Amino acid sequence: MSKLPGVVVNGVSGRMGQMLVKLVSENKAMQLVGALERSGHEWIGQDVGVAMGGAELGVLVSDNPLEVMAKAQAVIDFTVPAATVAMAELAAQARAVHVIGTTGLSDDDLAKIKAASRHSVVVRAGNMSLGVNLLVQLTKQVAAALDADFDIEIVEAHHRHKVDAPSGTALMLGEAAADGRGVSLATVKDSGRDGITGERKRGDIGFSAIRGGDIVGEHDVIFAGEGERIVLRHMATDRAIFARGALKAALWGQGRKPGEYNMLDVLGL
Ligand SMILES: NC(=O)C1=CN([C@@H]2O[C@H](COP(=O)(O)OP(=O)(O)OC[C@H]3O[C@@H](n4cnc5c(N)ncnc54)[C@H](OP(=O)(O)O)[C@@H]3O)[C@@H](O)[C@H]2O)C=CC1
Ligand SMILES: O=C(O)C1=N[C@H](C(=O)O)C[C@H](O)C1
Repeated sequence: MSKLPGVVVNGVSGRMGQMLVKLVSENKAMQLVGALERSGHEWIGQDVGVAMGGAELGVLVSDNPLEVMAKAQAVIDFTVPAATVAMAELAAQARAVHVIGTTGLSDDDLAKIKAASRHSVVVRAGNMSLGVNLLVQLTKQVAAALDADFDIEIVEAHHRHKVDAPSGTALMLGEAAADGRGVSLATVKDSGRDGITGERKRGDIGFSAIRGGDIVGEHDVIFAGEGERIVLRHMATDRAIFARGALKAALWGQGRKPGEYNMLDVLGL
């Protein structure tokens, strides 16, 4: 009988971390072999299932990634940029698939992750849900079909604890829209309007962010023309959609050639 892939979850006490521990431990195609948190966290040394308020899962929360990664075929990482960059190196050393959901990564962070992906499979996406990845493709298609008479605006809403803006998903959608138009997002991105901004520049792609309450994640891509408006919308109501995508990516990456992949690759979209 072949051994199931061993999966480590990084940042287990987080909103996504807890959802991931639950789904990995319930999944018959993989086994939970490690639970990581930052040094000094009150969960360190406790059984992760008990720390989450449920039954024992037989895995202790650790702050020693080097030791834990020795048992891993995959690590699922929805944490913070510094932790994800540090994990990229360790996953590369362990030749483990690194599934990255963390957003707010800088260009420098992305360069380090790219370097690590010379030795390991990295699957990274600002949103791992099937619905959003489908929306990415639709956005590209609509943007390619319309010219700049249609202004593209991306509006996103998230819970009050979110620390980065625009969201990773909004940026994915912006990239897709820019791609559809045959331009680079960096040259047309307009985020953070405030004060006397002047008129909207033709061809720009605008971003707006709402933060409040417990909103899981909502994204609208608006194509606003003269006399008509097209709105593509995704609404997440359950974080399980992101976690399910991450588990799929962890399995999909097994035995694949080292390199950087995204959820369009995993989902075959
Ligand atoms: N790609 C996608 O589909 C999705 C991406 N996300 C992204 O995932 C990330 C996490 O989101 P969310 O779960 O809501 O955030 P949380 O703040 O709830 O969780 C982050 C966790 O990471 C922990 N952490 C911090 N430093 C380290 C470290 N050095 N080692 C291990 N763990 C560490 C935090 O611990 P502590 O709080 O104690 O510091 C916390 O438990 C965000 O960037 C978010 O945008 C979220 C949902 C979907
Ligand atoms: O922080 C979150 O919660 C989410 N982050 C991701 C993002 O930045 O787009 C994905 C999802 O929208 C939830």
